[in-house]
Amino acid sequence: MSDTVEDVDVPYDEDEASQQEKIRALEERLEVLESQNEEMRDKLLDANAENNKYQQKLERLTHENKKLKQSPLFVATVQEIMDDGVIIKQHGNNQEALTEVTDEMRTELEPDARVAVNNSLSIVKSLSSETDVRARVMEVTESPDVSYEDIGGLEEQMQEVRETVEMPLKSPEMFTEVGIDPPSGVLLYGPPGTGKTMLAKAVANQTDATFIKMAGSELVHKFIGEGAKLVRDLFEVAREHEPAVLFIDEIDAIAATRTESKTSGDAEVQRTMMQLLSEMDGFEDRGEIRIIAATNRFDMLDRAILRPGRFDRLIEVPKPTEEGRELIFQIHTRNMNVADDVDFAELAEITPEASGADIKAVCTEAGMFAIRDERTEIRMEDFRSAWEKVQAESEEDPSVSKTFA
Ligand SMILES: Nc1ncnc2c1ncn2[C@@H]1O[C@H](COP(=O)(O)OP(=O)(O)OP(=O)(O)O)[C@@H](O)[C@H]1O
Repeated sequence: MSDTVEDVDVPYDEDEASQQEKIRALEERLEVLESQNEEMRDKLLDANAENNKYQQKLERLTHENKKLKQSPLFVATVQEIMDDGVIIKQHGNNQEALTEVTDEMRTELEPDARVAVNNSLSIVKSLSSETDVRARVMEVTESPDVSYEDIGGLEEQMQEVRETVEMPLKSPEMFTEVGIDPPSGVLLYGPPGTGKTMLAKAVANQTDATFIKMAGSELVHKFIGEGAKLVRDLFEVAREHEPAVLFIDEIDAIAATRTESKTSGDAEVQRTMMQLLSEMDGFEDRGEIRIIAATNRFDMLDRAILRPGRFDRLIEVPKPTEEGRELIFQIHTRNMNVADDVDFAELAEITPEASGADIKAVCTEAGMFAIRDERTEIRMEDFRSAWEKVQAESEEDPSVSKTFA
């Protein structure tokens, strides 16, 4: 059908009638469209209102979530999911509790799931699988790239570590023939940044052992209630990776002298330490696993961990002597483009308080001074300025001070 007015065969009045009809039809159509438009506008308004509501809810939840995450969290296991809440069992004290849970969280949970709860036992988040937790707190290196040649000025300590850790791994038969047990655990103590971790890594490298590192502070401060379990996991991982060197850094965090206070934090630390001691005591046939611990706070240690059969070999790792510092300067500049005027003996003389870590920082800073000056060769003046800078920085921020605490 054609709607055009040029249709000359159609009589005039008929033409007018059809025009009228068309207008009516269009008017009707317009009316329908208008009411549809109205309807859509209403729907849009409703949707906007709904959107606003969700936005507000989201903001509220985000805020709550942030608040919940700020306070320390405890670990618990889901026992049962019920209509009116979730029954959880707290790790550590084994107490059960019925707690409420949001609908969103409920869908994520199932019996046996591990969750983090806050002080009022509300579930804050579900924790990923154990392997993730392990991965976060344990550093497992098949073959660490530190060798004895990278360590300066610790000949005596190196010798002791070799006897107590390397020998039992490399020639266990020697100890059997002589008729003595190798030391159970070795404790390295001394100021920060003096090479304790390096020693442990180097011995693992030398014996082709896996290096497994865990920091004591991570054990007790990350997830309250998990410490003892993580210690069990740590020994399990070591057994899986034999031969292994198990390095527990900052052991003072789990083995500090007992205090009188009975806060849940203290109880947690105690449980973690007891687990460590029982792992060590029950570790008669230690196989090819050697345990090295390190601390900057020897004075704070609970003497229980130093008894025979536990950490019964103590090795002090002090700040380097002048001779040691010279060696450490040489080690850290091995791959640097050093000018002829650089005198390592003099550098060792002017850096009396420096630890190995400080010396490494000085070398890197000296390189930066040369770059800033658009030179590729590092001069004595760069090292001097770098030492001043490193010293000033540790005065500004005592937390980076390498002085023995
Ligand atoms: N004796 C040393 N010889 C060579 N480099 C050293 C020495 N001591 C420390 N360093 C440098 O400092 C860095 C930090 O040392 P390391 O981590 O072994 O110290 P640490 O005693 O374990 O410290 P912390 O107690 O803070 O854990 C090393 O990576 C290395 O570059």
